[in-house]
Amino acid sequence: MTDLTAFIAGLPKAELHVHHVGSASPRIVAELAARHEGSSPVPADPAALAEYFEFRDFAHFIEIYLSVVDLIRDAADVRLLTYEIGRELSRQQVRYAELTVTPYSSVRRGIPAGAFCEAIEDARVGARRDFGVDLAWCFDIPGEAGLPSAEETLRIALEERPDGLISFGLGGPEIGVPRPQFKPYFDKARAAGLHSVPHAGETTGPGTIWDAIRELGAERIGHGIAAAQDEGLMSYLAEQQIPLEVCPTSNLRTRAVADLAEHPIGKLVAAGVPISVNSDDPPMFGTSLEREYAVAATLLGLDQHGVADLARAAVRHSFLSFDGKAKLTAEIDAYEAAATH
Ligand SMILES: O=c1[nH]cnc2c1ncn2[C@@H]1O[C@H](CO)[C@@H](O)[C@H]1O
Repeated sequence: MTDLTAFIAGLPKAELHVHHVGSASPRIVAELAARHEGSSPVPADPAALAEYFEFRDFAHFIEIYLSVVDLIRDAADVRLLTYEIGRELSRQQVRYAELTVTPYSSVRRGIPAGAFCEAIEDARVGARRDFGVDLAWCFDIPGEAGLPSAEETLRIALEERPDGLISFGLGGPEIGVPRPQFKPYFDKARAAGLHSVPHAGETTGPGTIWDAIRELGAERIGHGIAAAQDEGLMSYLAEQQIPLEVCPTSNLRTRAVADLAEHPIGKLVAAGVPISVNSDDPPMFGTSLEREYAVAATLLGLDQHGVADLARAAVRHSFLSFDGKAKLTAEIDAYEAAATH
């Protein structure tokens, strides 16, 4: 396993499902908490923070997530957070990441949309320059905030249209937040050339995934693990090559699955469903992309070649350009060849 861990650490990777605020490291959380001292329940001390990040269920997770969102008060916070995410991704040999960003949450808390987009763009340029990592944005609707947040997220996406923006998403709770109501917003986002990447089937059943496909035109599904409960859906995902962005430790920590041994990733792969492995909210779940690759390797019984295939799959399922995919795939191939000779 040590060899495999080292192989994973050096493997060039793409990350397709990772949330912006959910990527704030304990160091950045402490820095933000210190900047805005006395007005947040989020502890600055790393041990207390780890305890704060013990989630009773998915609803509790969202509540805690939003308390961390509250730490981000101005454009400088947004820039710092985003730039530091680039640093951490590059440390893990991530070359390309599609970061799910929720502009609505920050704009509602008083950061102007223009300043918010400028801050993430500034960080994107800086992260490429300083760390050699390419970031792209998925702007997601926070489901719990309903249709007004959909309207506002779409408006920001289309009016600001930051250079890194490539896709439109839907996050937050699924229970009580049916997907079809968001159809008009996804229609407009897609008409404007954004890819459709909603979350579905993380905390509810396969019906939500069908809705995401039929109503929202999903090209990839965030999580989508409930597909394992529906043979017809798994066949459809396999035939249509609609990938799932699987985040095993996240599912464990939000208690979407009771035990990693019960995680459906193996069943999905066996049914031919295309998947990528991702980290979701790594510090909040006490994980990293490297660790998720190791978890997937254990669950799927993968060797080095299998793990390199996971990295190639993420590239294939990404929204990188044809050339970008070819370049990163070649880098993975070369790394694998060098490691095995
Ligand atoms: O695993 C997840 N599922 C759904 N939403 C999530 C997850 N992780 C972070 N968020 C974030 O939760 C916020 C509230 O809707 C959104 O910002 C969404 O991006």
